[in-house]
Amino acid sequence: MPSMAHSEARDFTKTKQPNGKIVKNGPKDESRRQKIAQQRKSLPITSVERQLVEEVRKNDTLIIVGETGSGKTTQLPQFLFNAGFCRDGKVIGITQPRRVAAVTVAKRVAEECGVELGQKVGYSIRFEDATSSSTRIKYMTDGLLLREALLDPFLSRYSVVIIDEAHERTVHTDVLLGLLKNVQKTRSQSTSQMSSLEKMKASNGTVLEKDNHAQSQSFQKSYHGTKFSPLKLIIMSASLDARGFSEYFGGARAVHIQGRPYPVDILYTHHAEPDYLEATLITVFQIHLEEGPGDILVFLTGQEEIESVERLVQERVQQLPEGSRNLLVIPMFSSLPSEQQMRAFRPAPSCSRKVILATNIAETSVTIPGIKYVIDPGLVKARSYNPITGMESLIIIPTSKAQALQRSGRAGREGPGKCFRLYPENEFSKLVDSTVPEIKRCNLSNVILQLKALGVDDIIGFDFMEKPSRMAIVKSLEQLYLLGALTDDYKLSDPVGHQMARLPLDPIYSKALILANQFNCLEEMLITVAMLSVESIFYTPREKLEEARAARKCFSSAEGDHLTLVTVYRASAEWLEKVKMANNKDKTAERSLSKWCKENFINNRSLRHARDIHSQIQGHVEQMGFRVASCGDDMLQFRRCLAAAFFLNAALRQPDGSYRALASSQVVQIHPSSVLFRTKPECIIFNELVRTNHNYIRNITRIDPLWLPELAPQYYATQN
Ligand SMILES: Nc1ncnc2c1ncn2[C@@H]1O[C@H](COP(=O)(O)OP(=O)(O)OP(=O)(O)O)[C@@H](O)[C@H]1O
Repeated sequence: MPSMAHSEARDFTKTKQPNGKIVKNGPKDESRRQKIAQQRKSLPITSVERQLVEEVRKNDTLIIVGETGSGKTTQLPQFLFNAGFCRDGKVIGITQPRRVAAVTVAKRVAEECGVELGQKVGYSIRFEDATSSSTRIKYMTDGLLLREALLDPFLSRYSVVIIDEAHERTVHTDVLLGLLKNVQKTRSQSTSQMSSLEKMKASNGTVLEKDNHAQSQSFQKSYHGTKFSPLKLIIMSASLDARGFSEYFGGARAVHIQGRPYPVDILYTHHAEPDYLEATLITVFQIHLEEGPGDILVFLTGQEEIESVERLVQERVQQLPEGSRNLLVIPMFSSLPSEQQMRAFRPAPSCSRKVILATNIAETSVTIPGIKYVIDPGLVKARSYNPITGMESLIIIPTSKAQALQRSGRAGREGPGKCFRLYPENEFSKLVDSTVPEIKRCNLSNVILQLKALGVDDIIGFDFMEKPSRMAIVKSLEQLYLLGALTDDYKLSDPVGHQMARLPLDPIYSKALILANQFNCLEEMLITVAMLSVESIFYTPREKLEEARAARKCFSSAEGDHLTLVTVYRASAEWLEKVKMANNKDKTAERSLSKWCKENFINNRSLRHARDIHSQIQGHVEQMGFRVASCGDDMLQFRRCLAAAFFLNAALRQPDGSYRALASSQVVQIHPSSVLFRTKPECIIFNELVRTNHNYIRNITRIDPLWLPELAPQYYATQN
């Protein structure tokens, strides 16, 4: 064993083991099908199947709380299917806050049912649909169900909607809860009114009274002639404030499922860790060298952190004796392409241990086969919004108790597990119970745009489970109005508001694309929006700082970061084209592009993700009838378009070299990673505010201050 792990090994204290029955695995030589059947039989939820189905029959809204791994997500939809809830071609829809959960759970359930994915069981996430007309159990992201509601406001295909992991309170979940409450009411009314109309029709023969006839016709029209059955709504999680949800749904019934499949030991450090990344590394190696077989799942806060820990683990593995180097590192974060995220779900090669470095995308719902150990440093990157300044930023904060519970629940699903919390036990009790709902800490312009598109005009009166502050709503309405998405009476404008609602982007980026179409620089803006949608295009290893800086200079534009990003994208595309011309093989070209990225200190994963996003948005704008034209060498035109789009994020240099953001009067500084860090032009627009010890702005372009009143008179003619 190397001295490093010995001298720096951490001591952990152990808490009481959670109660729960221990279930033994079936015989090893059983086939996978039999093993799965055995596993399902032993899940805590299986013993209460009949009662659960009865509860759903009796209650239109039901809240289900059950331990992580007890079988809620995978089993309940199958129980309901078997009980006949999909008769007449109806669908059971289950929402997940994250794509990776929707995909992997659907795969598992299809396997359990012995059907091909996309037939009886399928999933649908943005830009990826694995369903067919025979799909009856459909997993999807909460955002996707919201988009479906735009086309089918009564969600008429669904007999049951299950909101899973409701404790996460994503902004989409909160909007869905409000909408579903309305849909439920309308569908119940339609059923009772239609049936009374039918009764009347039966007693009067075919002749209806005039008024009733008109009423019937209006129903037929607004409900597309469909007679609805009531919509069953189920809210589910392992860590839920059942009372809050029950109150919101008028005293809805809540049921608790007891027991978890396997115990998980929770271990804490004796003292607070001054450097959680170093503590993480030490714990990874401590487990690898001292604990029995089983894979490790580590929770980190973001892509950059994951990639730096990935490099450090790989370096330190090389310092281990040869027989102990069997540690495979796998990153997992949302901007990785799906097929790379799926690497985490494949078994490690025999005699190896895998260590998965994940953000909170692996925190809920997923079962990652092989995971026995969880390392939880207790931190998460969260959105924060200041309604006074109108600025949104990302900050790293301690997790809530609910999140800590979910993280530990990723172990103990296939056998007993251990969770190493990298903080002392008394810190746990200081954590908040659950995370503040996202809707209370984000810019609401996207939500409002979606609600307006769904026909909800009175946003302040909308029945949110927890209302965002009035100030946040007003600020976002004002922002949408200034972007031209709303009319003077706050209705969705035509065509701009409707076009913006169709694009799956932040409203400010959607507007940038619409403007770029008019400024003849849609090609450049598409690249910019795609590149701004991913984290860290440039990659700067600590040991090669100077080389990385020199490489970046080759792409740098004196006008700013947006043009720099366009140059990088185009250079990579040209390189790819050249290799394809010479070789004509896609695989070789891809490999060659990774080499090009490495030589130029570009993050290959981020660039690939940006290329995907680019082609997806291009599809959308072309469908909207836009022509993807380039402004050629006329970059002035492009910068003017940036100013017209991002006028709300303009800032003026102050005598001391800091900047004053014009919309919020906040003092901000240019981030050292910006190409304008040293030149500090007089007037700029920016895209991102990062709060650390300073208010840093990133992704910046130099503009002429006179453009602001010219290009955004609705704001600057009266304001500044
Ligand atoms: N892909 C998989 N591979 C192996 N076992 C799996 C897989 N998916 C689920 N399981 C098994 O099924 C059990 C139930 O999983 P399920 O996701 O339904 O639980 P849950 O109650 O919804 O948990 P959570 O609250 O964490 O989402 C797991 O504990 C695990 O034993």
